[in-house]
Amino acid sequence: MTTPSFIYTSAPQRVVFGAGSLQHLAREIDALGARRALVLSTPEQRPQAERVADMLGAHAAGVFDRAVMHVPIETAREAREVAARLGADCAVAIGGGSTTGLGKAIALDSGLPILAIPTTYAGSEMTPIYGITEAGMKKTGKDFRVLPRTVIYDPELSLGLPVGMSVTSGINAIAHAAEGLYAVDSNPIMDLMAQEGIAALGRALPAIRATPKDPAARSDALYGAWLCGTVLGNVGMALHHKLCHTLGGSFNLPHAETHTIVLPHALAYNAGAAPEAMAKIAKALGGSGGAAQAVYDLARDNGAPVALRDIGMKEADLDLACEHALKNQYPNPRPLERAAIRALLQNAWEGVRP
Ligand SMILES: NC(=O)C1=CN([C@@H]2O[C@H](COP(=O)(O)OP(=O)(O)OC[C@H]3O[C@@H](n4cnc5c(N)ncnc54)[C@H](OP(=O)(O)O)[C@@H]3O)[C@@H](O)[C@H]2O)C=CC1
Ligand SMILES: O=C(O)/C=C\C(=O)CC(=O)O
Repeated sequence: MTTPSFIYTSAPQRVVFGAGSLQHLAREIDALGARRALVLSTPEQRPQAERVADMLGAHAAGVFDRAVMHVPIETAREAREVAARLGADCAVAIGGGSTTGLGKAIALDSGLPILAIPTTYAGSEMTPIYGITEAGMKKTGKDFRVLPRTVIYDPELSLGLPVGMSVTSGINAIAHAAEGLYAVDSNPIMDLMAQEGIAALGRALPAIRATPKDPAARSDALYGAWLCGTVLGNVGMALHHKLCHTLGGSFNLPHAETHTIVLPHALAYNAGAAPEAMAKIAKALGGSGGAAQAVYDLARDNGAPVALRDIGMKEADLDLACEHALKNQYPNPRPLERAAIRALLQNAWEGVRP
């Protein structure tokens, strides 16, 4: 096989990985040249945020604990005001994609450097993509000001992530890598990361389900999330991400669960048009069958939802979801075909194995 032509851009970002690596927080804040960090979290994860603030001592400007999913503009404005009032010169986001997203909204406006400490596998910490919701509409964009400058991956912090959330969040990460493998702007480095990321999560999720506090499995999962998030940050996504964005944004479905349910069907849709990518996904998951089936089985066998009807989607809304998905053209291995996409949504709603 000859190496194809490609463009690879490496982002200026520092990753500190390993059990117990939170202990390096003060060193990492110092390395950013920052003196006063505003710590961000959801209300429920405030105790974790307070622990972080305690570790920073005089270098903590305060805790803002109002992160919620999809970053409402009102919350972003409030957080920006608090950061300015407290004289913060960096933000530390501890939590999942919702908290990282809030940090990004602050950085977009102020240029404040973000240090992210992810506790789910969503992967936002590795991307320059931001999302902000205003008047019920989520807008996403790309700006390198929002890319966290430092990421501390400490698997000990994810030991308490509930098993159900761990499985769906892990498959959310796999979705980034899977679509990366057939991206129009893919490159060999991202291909390697994608395959390794899928394999790590494919091993880790059943192990976490068996033993939720297994440190090796938690470490494997976070390693996979890092790799898959990097792929999301570097190459363009396709039909699967577009469908999930539509379903999450317009029908208020939960993010990770939606990814988990839709991915097997999006892969089945693209299977004939991207056979090499499918073979890599299936191989990374250790299966001898197809990629779509391997992802579906990973979800089902580990207790994740497999039907949109089970997470609040109404059958009557499938036509509208299909219209949204077809609104703008975007690169996808197989052309966007109305009847086939409508059938994909029906299958995902019913939860049939592709
Ligand atoms: N811009 C980008 O590149 C990306 C953005 N995203 C965005 O991120 C959001 C989804 O991120 P995701 O991580 O799935 O969702 P959340 O950040 O909302 O977290 C999901 C769940 O995990 C729980 N949780 C997180 N950390 C812990 C922990 N340490 N212990 C126990 N529970 C925990 C949260 O609980 P609690 O609410 O109690 O804190 C929450 O219920 C979406 O808005 C999505 O659009 C996702 C991927 C990439
Ligand atoms: O919607 C955003 O905040 C930006 C990207 C994603 O959520 C990626 C994804 O669908 O996982």
